[in-house]
Amino acid sequence: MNSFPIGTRKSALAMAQTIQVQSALEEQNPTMTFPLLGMTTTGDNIQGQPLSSIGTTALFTRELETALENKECHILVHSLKDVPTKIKPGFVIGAMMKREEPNDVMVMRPAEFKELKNFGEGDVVGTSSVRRASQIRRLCPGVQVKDVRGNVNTRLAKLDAADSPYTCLLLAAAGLQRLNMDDRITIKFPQHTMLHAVGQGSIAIECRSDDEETLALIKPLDHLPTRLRCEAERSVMRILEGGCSVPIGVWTEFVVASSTNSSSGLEATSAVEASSESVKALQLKALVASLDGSDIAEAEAVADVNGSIELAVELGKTVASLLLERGAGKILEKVLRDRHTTLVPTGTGEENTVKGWEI
Ligand SMILES: NCc1[nH]cc(CCC(=O)O)c1CC(=O)O
Repeated sequence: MNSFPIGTRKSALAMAQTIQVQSALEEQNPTMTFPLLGMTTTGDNIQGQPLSSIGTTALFTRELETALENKECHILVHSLKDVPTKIKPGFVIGAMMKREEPNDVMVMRPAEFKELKNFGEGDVVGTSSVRRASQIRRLCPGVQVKDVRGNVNTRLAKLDAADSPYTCLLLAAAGLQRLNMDDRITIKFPQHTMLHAVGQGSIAIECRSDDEETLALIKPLDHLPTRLRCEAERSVMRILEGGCSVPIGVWTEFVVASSTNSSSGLEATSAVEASSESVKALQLKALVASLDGSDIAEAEAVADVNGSIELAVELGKTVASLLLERGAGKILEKVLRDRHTTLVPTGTGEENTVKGWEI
């Protein structure tokens, strides 16, 4: 296996992520070559259409998995947040790469800076994510939320256009960073003010579950602290979604028990910097939001996961149960019902009036 093809989508973001994986593999395996196999997916072909009519999660992965199954390539590179929590039988996430900043950010036109606290009536926030929409409505009461579609580059062009209807966009920091567009980040939402998507900021490497050779090859790219955080996050989602993607925001970090007088008795430490002794417990916060942002269920828990993926998954289940106790089930029922009733056949010209949603 000297030539080892890597499957990916062709968008600028997907390519940037794939090249990152390719470079890491080349460095570790100097005698091998890693050609890229770029593919177009259903998700890429329906950018103008309401996501509400299709459901979201497998949109960007289905065609790629067919190529993996047929051994046209041996791994697929995805944004972890776009990978369904239930992976097709026969496939596995062989590595979750060290997570970059998982935060969401606000992007404004460079000449029109405005502080977050001044956002409200008259401002139009561009996002198609229910998770982001509901949280920004809570943070900045009075703002109007408007759908915006397409790749990161397309969205920025829509914001910058002379006749732009948007005051700002909400995007993932990691996507902009990978595209070398950090300079477009106007405001980074501080921890806890905007809970991010499950898995946001990590790159996933998917392979065939029986492909031992590939599993061994990509194992060094798996980052345990990232894996633990993201497995816990994906576990909350898996319990709540029942097969459909749901608007859920999360925040995870490693915490150490502290003898000092911090109010919670817990002190945050960076997962990346934490030494093995101090990585004692994983904290997970999550929320489930209604489509209009008026209804929100929130929960959090801490567990001593001790490097165990099973315990991280258990933590996710605990938080999911708490969310359900606090009304998440009702909110989700309504989200799914609304999604069903907003299903409009494409080509009716009504696409833009439909509240589609993404992650
Ligand atoms: N929905 C598309 C998508 N998938 C992954 C990212 C960002 C990169 C990441 O989260 O790892 C984005 C863009 C965005 O949400 O701003």
